[in-house]
Amino acid sequence: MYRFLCSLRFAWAGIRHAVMTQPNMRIHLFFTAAVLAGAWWLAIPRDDLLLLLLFIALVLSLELVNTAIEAAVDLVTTNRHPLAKAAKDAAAGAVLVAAAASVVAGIIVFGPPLYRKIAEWLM
Ligand SMILES: Nc1ncnc2c1ncn2[C@@H]1O[C@H](COP(=O)(O)OP(=O)(O)OP(=O)(O)O)[C@@H](O)[C@H]1O
Repeated sequence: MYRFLCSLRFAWAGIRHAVMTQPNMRIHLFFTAAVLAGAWWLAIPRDDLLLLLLFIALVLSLELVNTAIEAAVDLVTTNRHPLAKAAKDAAAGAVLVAAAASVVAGIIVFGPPLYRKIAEWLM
C-alpha cells in the first residue's frame, strides 16, 4: 500500500512538472476546461461525453509522454543529433495526431447540438 501511495505521489509530481514547464500542456488544460464547460452547457449525452473524455485523456497522456521523451533526450545529449531530433519530433507528432483527431471528434460531437442552440436563438 505504501509503495502504491509513493507511485501516486511520483505520478502527480510528473504531472505537476509537465504543467509547470510545458506551455503546450497548459494550452491542452485550457481546452479541456473549455470542452467540459461546453459539454455541460450543451447537455452532451453520456456516450458522447465518454468519447470526449477518452480524447482528453489521450492528448494529456501523450503530452506527458512527450515531456518525458524531451527530458530523456536532453539528459543523454545537449548536442545537436539527428536521432535526438527524430525522437523529439516523433513524440511531438504523436501529440499532434491525437490533438487533430480530438478536434475532429469535438466538431462531430459539438456540431449538431451547437447548431440547434444557435437555431433556437435565431428563431
Ligand atoms: N539535441 C537535439 N538535436 C537535434 N534537434 C533537436 C535537439 N533538441 C531539440 N531539437 C529540435 O528542436 C525541436 C524543439 O525541441 P525542444 O527540446 O525545444 O522541445 P519543445 O520546443 O519543448 O517541444 P514541444 O513543443 O513538443 O514541447 C525538436 O522537436 C527537434 O526538432
